[in-house]
Amino acid sequence: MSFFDTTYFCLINVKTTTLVEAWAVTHVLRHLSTRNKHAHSTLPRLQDFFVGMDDYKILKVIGEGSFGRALLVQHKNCETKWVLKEIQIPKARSGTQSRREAVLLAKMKHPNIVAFKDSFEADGYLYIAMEFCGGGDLLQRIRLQKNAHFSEDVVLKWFAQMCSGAKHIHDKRVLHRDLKSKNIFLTDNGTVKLGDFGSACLLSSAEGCAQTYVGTPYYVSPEIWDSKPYNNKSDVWSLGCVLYELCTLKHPFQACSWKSLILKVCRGAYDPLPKHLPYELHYLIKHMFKTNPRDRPSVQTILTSHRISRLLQKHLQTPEKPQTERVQRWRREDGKAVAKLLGQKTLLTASTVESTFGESHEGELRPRRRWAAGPSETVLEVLKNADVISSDSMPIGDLEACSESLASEAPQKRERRRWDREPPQRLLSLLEKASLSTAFKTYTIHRKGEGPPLGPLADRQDDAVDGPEDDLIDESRLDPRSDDEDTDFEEETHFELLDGLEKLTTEH
Ligand SMILES: Nc1ncnc2c1ncn2[C@@H]1O[C@H](COP(=O)(O)OP(=O)(O)OP(=O)(O)O)[C@@H](O)[C@H]1O
Repeated sequence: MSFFDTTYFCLINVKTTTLVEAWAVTHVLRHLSTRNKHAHSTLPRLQDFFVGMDDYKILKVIGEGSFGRALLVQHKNCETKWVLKEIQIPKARSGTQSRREAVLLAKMKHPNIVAFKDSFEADGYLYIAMEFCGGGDLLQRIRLQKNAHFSEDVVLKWFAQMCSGAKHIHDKRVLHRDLKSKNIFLTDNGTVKLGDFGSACLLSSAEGCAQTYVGTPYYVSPEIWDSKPYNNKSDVWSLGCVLYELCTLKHPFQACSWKSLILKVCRGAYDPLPKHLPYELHYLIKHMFKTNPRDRPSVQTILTSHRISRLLQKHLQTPEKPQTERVQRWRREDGKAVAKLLGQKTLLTASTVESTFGESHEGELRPRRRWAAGPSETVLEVLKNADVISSDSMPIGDLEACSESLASEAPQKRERRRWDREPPQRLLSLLEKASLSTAFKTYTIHRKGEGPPLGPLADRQDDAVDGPEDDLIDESRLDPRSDDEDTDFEEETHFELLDGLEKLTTEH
C-alpha cells in the first residue's frame, strides 16, 4: 500500500462522520490525486501535507517532548482543534510496532482519558491525532498557582477523575508507567484527562514490553529502583506523587542529588501534608506511599472502599460501583461467638471505648471506635527511660533497633511485611555524580545489551506486539477482577535497570 493509499484510508476513516467532513474528504482526495500524479521521490512532511491543503492548518507547535513534537492543528470547517504528535520512527523499526501508542489510545475510550482521533505514518514519522486539552497539563497549572494552594474540592475532583481514568486502563490490564503531572491534562471545562500513552504497556505483551523501563525518576516507585517488576501499584505510587503535588505544589521526594532522591523514595520519606487538609487525604497519601506495593491500595480500592472514597465519589459523573464483596461482612453474632471462644468478653467491648450510646443494635447508630485517652501501659513502660529525640534526626538504623526493641516488649511479636531495604549500592554510587535535572525526564531503558535508550515506539524486532492491531489487547484480560488479583497485576519479566541507567547518566 502506498503512502497515498494509506492516507486515503486514514482520512476516510476519520472524516466521514459528518456531511461537512465528507465534503472535506472529497476535497482532500482530489488534492491528493493531483499530487499523486506528480509524486516526488521524497514524500511530503506533515507541514506540506496539512498547510498545503485548504481544510487544515498547523496553528502552532505546542511543545517538544522526549520523543517528538506536539502540534496544534485545526480543521477549517468544524473548527475542531487537535493535537498532532509527530514522532520520528527509528529506521530499524517496523511501522506496525510504532503504532502502539495510537492503538492503545484508540482502545482507551473514557471521559478521563485523552481521546484518540487518528494515526498515520508519513516520511519516517508517526502522527497521532488526539483531543486537544485547552487547559494545558497539570504541571503548567500547578506552576501557575505560584504559592496559592488549590482548594480541597479542586484537588479531590481532579484526583477522582485521574483515578477513574487510571482504573479504566488497569481494568484493561494496561499500565501507564509514566503518570506525572506533565502527562495529565485539563480540558477547557476543567475535566482531567490522562494522556501520553507512549510508555503505556500491555501486560499481555510482556515479551516485547516489560523488558523496557519507562518512567520519570521523580515519580518512580521504590520497587522499580529495586529492579522489581512494574505493577499497577507502581502507577498508584506515581498518582500519589501527583496528588501530593496538587496538595502542596511541591514534589513529595525533593532532593539535591540522585542518591538522596532514591534514598527518600526507597524509604518513603516525605514531608507531611499541610494540617488544614482533611484526615482522609493524609491517610490516603500515607497508603499510596507505602514502600511495599502490596500495601498500597489499587485505584479500584481508592475509588470504592477506601476512607477517601466517599469524598471522591461525589466528584464523579458516573460513580464507580463498590467492589462486589468477596469477604462477608463481620456479623454481630459471629463476633459474639468468636469473643466467647477467646475469653468470654464481647469483641465490641474489647475494641471500643464504652460509649454514651450504650449497647447498639442492628441498624442503630453505632459508637465509633475511639482511642483510649492515654497511651497504653506497655508503651509508657518502654518509653520511660528512652531519650527524647526527633524522628527526623534519628538515623534509620537506630529507628529500626528502637522499633525492634518495642516489638520485643509487645506481648505478641507480629511479623510485619516490610520493603524498606536500602537502594542498591551500585545504583547510588553511579548516580552520585549525575545531574539531578535529568531525573525529571521520561526515560526508556532497554535490557542489558540492547543498545542505547530508544523512544517509546522502538522495540525489539521480534516484538510480540507487532502484528494485527486487534491482537494487542487480549480480550480475556478485560474481565472484571477482584482486588486481590489486582495486587498481583505486574509485569512478568525482570530487566536490568542499572545497566540502562549507567549508560544514561554517563551520556548526560
Ligand atoms: N492532548 C494535548 N492537549 C494539550 N496539550 C498537549 C497535549 N498533548 C501534549 N500537549 C503538550 O505538548 C507539549 C509536548 O508534549 P509531549 O507529550 O510531546 O512531551 P512532554 O510530555 O512535554 O515530555 P515527555 O515526552 O518527556 O513526557 C507539552 O507541553 C504538553 O503539555
